[in-house]
Formats: sequence, C-alpha cells, structure tokens
Amino acid sequence: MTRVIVAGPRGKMGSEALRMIEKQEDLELVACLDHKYAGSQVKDFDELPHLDATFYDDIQTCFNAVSADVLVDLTTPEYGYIHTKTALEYGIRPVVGTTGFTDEQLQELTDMAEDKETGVVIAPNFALGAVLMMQFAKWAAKYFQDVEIIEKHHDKKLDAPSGTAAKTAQLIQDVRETKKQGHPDEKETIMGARGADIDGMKIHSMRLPGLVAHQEVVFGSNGENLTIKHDSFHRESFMTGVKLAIDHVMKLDILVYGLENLLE
Ligand SMILES: NC(=O)C1=CN([C@@H]2O[C@H](COP(=O)(O)OP(=O)(O)OC[C@H]3O[C@@H](n4cnc5c(N)ncnc54)[C@H](O)[C@@H]3O)[C@@H](O)[C@H]2O)C=CC1
Ligand SMILES: O=C(O)C1=N[C@H](C(=O)O)C[C@H](O)C1
Repeated sequence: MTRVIVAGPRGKMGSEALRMIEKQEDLELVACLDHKYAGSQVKDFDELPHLDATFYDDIQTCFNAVSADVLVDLTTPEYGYIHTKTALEYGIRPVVGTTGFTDEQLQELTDMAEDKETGVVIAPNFALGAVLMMQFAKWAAKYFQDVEIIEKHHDKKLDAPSGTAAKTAQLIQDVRETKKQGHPDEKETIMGARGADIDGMKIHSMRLPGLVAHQEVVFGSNGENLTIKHDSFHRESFMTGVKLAIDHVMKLDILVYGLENLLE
C-alpha cells in the first residue's frame, strides 16, 4: 500500500486525482494539503465516502502528523516548488504535475534528490498521448528545422508557456541546430506577434474559456507541413500517468523530469 498526500485537492487536477486514488486498491490517501480548510475531512466536500483523510493548511504540520510515502503536488508554481523541497527534506517522494518551475528550480530539485537519494517525478504532462506527441515532435525535428509550437489552454492557467510546450521545446532543442526562422529582416510591429523564441523556434500560447489542454507542433519545409497534435478534453486523461508516476517514484533514487523516462 502506498500512502499518498495530495496537495491542491480541491483544484481541477487535484479533485480528479482523489477520484483516481479512490479506485486504486494499492493507494491510500492519508492527508490533503490546501491553503485553507484545515481540519476538514475529504468526505465533507466530495462524494468520496471511502476516502478518509484530513485537510492541513501547513505542510510541516501535515508531514509531522501523518506518515506518507508520496506527495502528489497539483498546486501553483510558487507552492509546488516549496512543497517539493519540503517533501524531500522529510524523505517523502514528490510526484509533481505542477508546471511553471524555472530551469534553476528544476536543477536545484535535481541536485537535492540526488543528494538525498530520494525519488522525484516531475511530469509537465501526465497524458500518455501528450508524452507521445512530444516524442514524435522530437523525432520530426531531426528532419524539419522550422517549427512552431502552438499551445492552447483554459483561461484559468497561471503559467505561459505551458510546461508541455517548454518540455517539447527542450526535446526539440536536443536534436535541432539553432536557426532563426521566418524572414531574416522580419520586424514585429506589435510586440510579441511572433511569439516566444527559443533558439529561433517559436512558441505561441492561447488562453480561452472552453479549452482544456491542447498542443500542435507544426513543422514546415519546402512544399509541405507536418502537424503533430494532441488534445486533452477531460482531466481524466492525466490520471493513468499520475498512477504510473506514483508507482515508479517508489523505485527511484533520483529526479526524473518527464513521463517518457518511465515508459518502456
Ligand atoms: N502535469 C500535468 O499533466 C498537468 C499539470 N497541470 C498543472 O497542475 C497545476 C494545477 O492545475 P489545476 O488543477 O488546473 O489548477 P487549479 O487552480 O484548479 O488547482 C490548484 C489548487 O491548488 C490549491 N492551492 C493553492 N495554493 C496552495 C497551497 N499553498 N497549498 C495547497 N494547495 C494550494 C488551490 O486552492 C487550488 O485548489 C498547474 O500548475 C497546472 O499547470 C494541470 C493539468 C495537467
Ligand atoms: O494547466 C493545465 O491545465 C495544464 N498544464 C500542464 C502544462 O502546463 O503543460 C499540462 C496540460 O497541458 C494541462
């Protein structure tokens, strides 16, 4: 039985994670961490009668009160980073879906996990289709140098570009030479019109009500375009990956960034 704490349990992802945990025979929810509702019970809020766990609003109080193996963090960039560090200090293995960490923060957490010999999984996208979309994009980038990433999300999202777009760009960077795209003399008459720039490739972030999580990676060459596209229409799409990450993190003693590293 793996004992799990969920941070952000009342959020869009966290509430889906609770529903997933309830269905697993080998996972036990031992506490929830939110910035409010301290002392409340999970069953006070949701129709999840089998989940018997208390809400805490302070991470140290929570970690001192309950014994846990894994912290699943689905909160905000600011708190996700603090929670991950604190979990490592307590020897609790973080599974982090929260996006928006800086490269410096990721490096610090990588070093800390190595130092503590404690597993961490940080996955910018838990949907298996999105993981494949990123891998296909990396493959295509070997043959197509010109590429633009268009990510589309709901308008409650805090970070831009999305963690998935940033990770896709990183994977493409591994195989693509730096190249300035578009006309050599192009000029933006409205700032930002060409999107964010990484080594000359562009990322465009769209935020609209009605969207969930969507990304297209568009490659261009002479006389042809290749579009690799993924859509998450429901947050259930992320839960296979969350469960996979919880199972794997128990066997790791380093930080793994990206679910592709856990797939055979
Ligand atoms: N890796 C993946 O596959 C996915 C990652 N995400 C990421 O997960 C994170 C959460 O996304 P959503 O659920 O859509 O956001 P949300 O805004 O619906 O939920 C975030 C929750 O965190 C809670 N929270 C804020 N501060 C907190 C604190 N100090 N302690 C504990 N809880 C706190 C909020 O009350 C809220 O309920 C975001 O960073 C998002 O980018 C979202 C979808 C998929
Ligand atoms: O905030 C979201 O919703 C999502 N965030 C992740 C990201 O930033 O890539 C994963 C997915 O796109 C949904």
